[in-house]
Amino acid sequence: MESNPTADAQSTATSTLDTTATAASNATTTAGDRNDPIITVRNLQTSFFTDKEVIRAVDGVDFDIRPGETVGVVGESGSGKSVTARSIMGLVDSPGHILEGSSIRFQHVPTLRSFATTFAGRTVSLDELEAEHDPTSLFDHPEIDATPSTFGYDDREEATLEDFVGAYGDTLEFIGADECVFVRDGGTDDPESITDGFVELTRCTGEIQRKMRGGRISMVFQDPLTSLNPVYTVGNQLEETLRLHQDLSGQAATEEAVELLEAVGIPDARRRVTEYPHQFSGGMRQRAVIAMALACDPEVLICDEPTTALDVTIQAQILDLLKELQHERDLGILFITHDMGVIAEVTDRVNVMYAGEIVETAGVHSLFGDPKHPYTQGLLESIPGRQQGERLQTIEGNVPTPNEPATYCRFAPRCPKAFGDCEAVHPETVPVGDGHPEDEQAAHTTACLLYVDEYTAATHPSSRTPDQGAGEVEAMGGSADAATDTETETPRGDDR
Ligand SMILES: Nc1ncnc2c1ncn2[C@@H]1O[C@H](COP(=O)(O)OP(=O)(O)OP(=O)(O)O)[C@@H](O)[C@H]1O
Ligand code: NI
Repeated sequence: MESNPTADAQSTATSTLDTTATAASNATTTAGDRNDPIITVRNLQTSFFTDKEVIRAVDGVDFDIRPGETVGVVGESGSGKSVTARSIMGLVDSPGHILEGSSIRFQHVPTLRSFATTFAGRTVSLDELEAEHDPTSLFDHPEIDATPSTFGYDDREEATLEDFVGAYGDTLEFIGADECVFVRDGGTDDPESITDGFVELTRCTGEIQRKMRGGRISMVFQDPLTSLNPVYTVGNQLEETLRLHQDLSGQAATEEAVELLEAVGIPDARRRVTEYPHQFSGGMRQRAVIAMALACDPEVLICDEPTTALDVTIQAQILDLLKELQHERDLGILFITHDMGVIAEVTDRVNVMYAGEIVETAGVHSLFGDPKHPYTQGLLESIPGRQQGERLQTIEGNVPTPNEPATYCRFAPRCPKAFGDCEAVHPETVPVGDGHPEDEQAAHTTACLLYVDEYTAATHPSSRTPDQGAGEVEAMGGSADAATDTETETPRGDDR
């Protein structure tokens, strides 16, 4: 692929901004660094309220996305991957709703500064709120069902105002928290001083939602025809996005459209920009969709099975393209697939989803080298070529529809390792393993009673085999080093 001078210039400009923003936020929050998440999902619950039942499609999900990293979400059909993505985009179809108690924060200082100016009426100063309200007292509010563990803490003193206004803004309307832009160290009259805060995506509506969606976060769908209109040329569609989000028009927009097509590796871009989507092959169409998604210069790209409809060679090319674009633009990518092979290829950290819940989270090396949850182990065994000389395993049965609160392990009915309590106890998320050295600080956690001490000791003393499977990552093209370092992990609280 040719390099794209505009894209390079943009990405330099973006990373300079990012560095400034991060340096500034370092001044106030000592914990902040270059690796601060740009998206923080906490206790996300998205349900569909049908006549017959309530489907808890996403049921208490936590994960982060950092700039420049690819976070995978993997699981079988019906596990809640697309609903998770659509929740972040604000595109949940009726009769679906994101429930109170859920929070999706977009943490990006340049966006906060711009929104505090454009959407002053929707901007709240966290400093001012904090001066009047002690966050710990909010646990006592009758309509807030949170405990410290809801936010991942042991002690209520650790909870911050951010935690509450993110998840319970509507309930906290009486303190003015039912808004969507929360800022620190500056306000609507002094946006340049803002150094911290977040946009709460679960409460964005109207114009601000349009500015987020397709402006700061964009999405690539499996079927390119969802994103391309057959009656306009590819160039017209790109130019329209550039006009809306980058304020470009006329010749400047046309030039940028050509450069975007070049950036995604479409040959003869100057001619192709005048063609219609049906004149593009499947692979070229998906490249055009990626160009559309990049036209607004987003911080985060969500890819929902972007290569599933493509043949293997084209799929590999698109995955390479995404990696290259990510590197140039410091994009945070959320990558959704049911294909463990693709996960091994593109992701840094992986969330394994089952029936609305994340059952295991790990760096990609730990996940493949030392999978903990029996569901993850089952998914790995169903990769062709991984189990040499053995018949290809598949997990029998299907993902159940999560239509009642999880008071048990939803995987238990299909789990080869299930024991009595699995039908009676909902497993908490617990830290496991030491993490593979190449996974940097990625924590390894799982929600399975096999790893909860009291059950392990009492019923299954031999089921904990931490090094089982280490080295298998070689088969997936990774390194075979066993996990040797003794990094401590940050335990994550369960959200229930
Ligand atoms: N509009 C809707 N109305 C009712 N239920 C829905 C709706 N959309 C999704 N669901 C339910 O939500 C659950 C999760 O669906 P989702 O599309 O997120 O699965 P997925 O993991 O993306 O699966 P796939 O791999 O097939 O794309 C399923 O049980 C599905 O039936
Ligand atoms: Ni899906």
